[in-house]
Order: sequence, then structure tokens, then C-alpha cells
Amino acid sequence: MTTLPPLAVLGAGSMAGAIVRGLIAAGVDPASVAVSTRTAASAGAWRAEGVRALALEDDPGANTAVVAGAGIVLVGVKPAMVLDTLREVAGSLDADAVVVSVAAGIPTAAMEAVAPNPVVRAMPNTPALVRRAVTGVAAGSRAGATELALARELFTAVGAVVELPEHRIDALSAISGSGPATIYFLIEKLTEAAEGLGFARADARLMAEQTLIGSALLLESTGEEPTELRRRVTSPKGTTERLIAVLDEAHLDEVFGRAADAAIARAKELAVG
Ligand SMILES: NC(=O)C1=CN([C@@H]2O[C@H](COP(=O)(O)OP(=O)(O)OC[C@H]3O[C@@H](n4cnc5c(N)ncnc54)[C@H](OP(=O)(O)O)[C@@H]3O)[C@@H](O)[C@H]2O)C=CC1
Ligand SMILES: O=C(O)[C@@H]1CCC=N1
Repeated sequence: MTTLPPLAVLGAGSMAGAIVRGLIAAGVDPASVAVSTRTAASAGAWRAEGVRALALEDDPGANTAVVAGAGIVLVGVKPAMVLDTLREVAGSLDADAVVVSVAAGIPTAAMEAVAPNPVVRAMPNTPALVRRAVTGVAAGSRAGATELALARELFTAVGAVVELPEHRIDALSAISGSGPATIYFLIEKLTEAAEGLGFARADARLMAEQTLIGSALLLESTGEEPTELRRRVTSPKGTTERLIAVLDEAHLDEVFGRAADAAIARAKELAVG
């Protein structure tokens, strides 16, 4: 990990912040990271973690200041602010710096039009914080094998990486970028179902949450197919068989398909601003 060049982060909130904290957990020196935020409070929190941080609230030149000397510039602001933020720093980027954007929707071509550097588009997810992200990475037209390898190194430090053509990023985002929200929603709904059966909230939450975590660990540690692990729970003519029959009637594959289509449609809206 020490091979990563100095990292600048424009906007270190939920997503880029999780990446930075995951990188630090992976051994990256916090002092090699510079972040900009909007508020002084956020910048102060980063400084308390040993990261160099400037807030626009304190210093209107915060964004241009943090990119100086950076080999990777991670763009972590909201999609609507990406192009303005890049425009603002374009003249201050090191010539060989690679711009890596995690913004939903914003195409590399639009970013290339406002900044002269190679651009890689990435779609991570928040488990980057615990180094268990899934990140899709796609090269823009100026990014070659070297730039893509750098992005891969960055995101491999915080989880798994899938390389894909840019036109597939929105689809990946619908599954894994938004995926933690899907999973937490499932936990919420299972908890509500348990409460409906008369369990106290704390017990309901524990049952839903620990079942998800335990099942995920079992899946990972055994390397078995989910279908096989499900079969081992589903005793012939038993209770699970009845439960799965009801879930099956809900046609969850179609529901997930429609949900993904809605997310993809929103990404396309973000692309046009
Ligand atoms: N959240 C997620 O799970 C995922 C998000 N993304 C993408 O990540 C990006 C950020 O989303 P998210 O992290 O959720 O949003 P947040 O609101 O949590 O983070 C945005 C960050 O940008 C800072 N900021 C605001 N304005 C500026 C500015 N003009 N210059 C520099 N920094 C600024 C904010 O500062 P302050 O803290 O002071 O408010 C904050 O740190 C989006 O483009 C989104 O599409 C991608 C994958 C997953
Ligand atoms: O909701 C969003 O727009 C971002 C992108 C994927 C996850 N969060």
C-alpha cells in the first residue's frame, strides 16, 4: 500500500470518507492524505484522525490547495458538484495526477471536458470503511493501463474490484453501489416482521442482524453456493419450505430487477444534470 502516491480527496463524506478510513486501516499514512470538506466541523474531525484537511468554510481555496502534489485526486462530492469542483481545481492538478471520481451518473467524458488529466470512474460502496467494498472501475478515454492499475490498487486496498466498461457502471451501481442500502432495508423489514410477532425491538433487531451476519460469514467461509446453503436450512416438508414458498410468490427477482432499473434511470438523469 505504501506504493500509492499522495492522495487528495475533494469532498470526504460518507463514501470518500469510508475509502480514506479503509485506506488508513490498510496501512496508508494519514499524513499522505489531504481532504477538503465544506464545513469546518468535518475538516476538524479529519485532522483529529491525522489527515490533512481544509474546509471551504475557512478557506475558499481549500480544493485547489489539497490537490497540489497529489498523484491521485479522488472526487467525492455530490454528482451535481463534480464538474464545478473539477473546473475549480483543473489548473492546479499535477500533470500526471489521475482523477478518480466516485460520483453516480457523471460520465468520464464530461469530466475530461473540464480537466486535462486522465479520469477513472469508480463505483465503490460504503463497506470500504471495513475494507470489504465492491468497487467497479472504468477507464476514461485518457486513462491507460497505468492509470487503471493505480485505481485498482487504491480500491483493492479497501475490498474487491471489478473492471468494466463505463456503460456498465450504472448497472453495477444498482447492485453493489446501492447494495448496502438494499441489505439494511432487508434487515429493517425482517426486524419489523419480528416485532410483528411480538418480540421486543432489541431482540428483533438482534435476530435479523445476527442472522444476516452469520449467514454471510457461513457463505464466505464455506465457499458453498447460496442455493446449497439454503437447501441445508430447508428441511423437506418443514417450516422453511413453507416460508420460502411465500417469498417465492413475491417474485423478488422481478422486484429487484425493477428496483435496479429505477436506480439506473436515476443515474442517467444525474448524467444530464
Ligand atoms: N454514499 C454512498 O454509499 C455512495 C456514494 N457515491 C458517490 O459519492 C459522492 C458523495 O456522496 P456521499 O459521500 O454520500 O455524500 P456526502 O454528503 O456524505 O459527502 C459529500 C462531501 O463533500 C463535501 N463537500 C460539499 N461541498 C463541497 C465542495 N464544494 N468542495 C469540496 N467538498 C465539498 C462535504 O463536506 P461536509 O462534510 O463539510 O458537508 C462532504 O464531506 C456522490 O457523488 C455519490 O454519487 C458512490 C457510491 C456509494
Ligand atoms: O444513492 C446514490 O446516488 C449513491 C450512488 C450509489 C450509492 N449511493
